[in-house]
Amino acid sequence: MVTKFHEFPDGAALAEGLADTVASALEAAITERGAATIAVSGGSTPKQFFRALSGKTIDWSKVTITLVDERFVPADNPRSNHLLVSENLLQGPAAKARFLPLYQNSADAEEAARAVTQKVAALGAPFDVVILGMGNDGHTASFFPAGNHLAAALAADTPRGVITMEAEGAGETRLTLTFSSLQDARLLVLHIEGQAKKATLEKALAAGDENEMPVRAVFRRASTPVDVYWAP
Ligand SMILES: O=C1O[C@H](COP(=O)(O)O)[C@@H](O)[C@H](O)[C@H]1O
Repeated sequence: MVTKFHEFPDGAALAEGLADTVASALEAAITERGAATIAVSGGSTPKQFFRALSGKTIDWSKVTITLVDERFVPADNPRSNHLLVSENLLQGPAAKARFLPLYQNSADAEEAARAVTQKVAALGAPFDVVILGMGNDGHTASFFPAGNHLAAALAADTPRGVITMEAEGAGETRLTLTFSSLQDARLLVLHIEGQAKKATLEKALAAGDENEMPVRAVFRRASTPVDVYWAP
């Protein structure tokens, strides 16, 4: 279910508006529980938002940032979401935050998923903030249509944690938080930009199979309603 569709005139206004909302949510978590957690997405969309958020003056030393999903590549790979976050979010005031990477220097992705699942569990649950993206194929996180572990990733009874995903169009093997890890975030945002993504959103909100557009699982079954942030 979409709680609210937040529309902005352009990407810069969206980045500032979303950064204000997220900074307030993190600040509230610090006040209420002494610490805050946020899981962010990669891809081409979040760069401006990361830069806006990095400048917000909250107590970043009490914030842990992790990723919704990651490619099984080390942090110096240009396709790494960790690299994107390092260059754009872990800057300025936000450089004081703790970052938990999903990629682990393990023998293979399965071993990395097991290792990082334990580290994510240590953060506690639910996340204070989750920022999802969406591809034009209807994937969110690394829940890709026809992904080899899609059923497990989306199942409500799959435990919180990180699993691997391989799919045509995904490139490298992915590490992704499961649906159960994301769906109850205190603030659950879908951040999308452009007319094509708006059309994809409309299709995803219509009737149809969850496996064809896995983002539908979030709209239909997340216990926290989704706030959609969009700019043309
Ligand atoms: O593969 C991915 O794509 C989505 C959307 O990326 P974008 O480039 O269209 O913004 C992203 O949310 C996800 O984290 C990423 O791994």
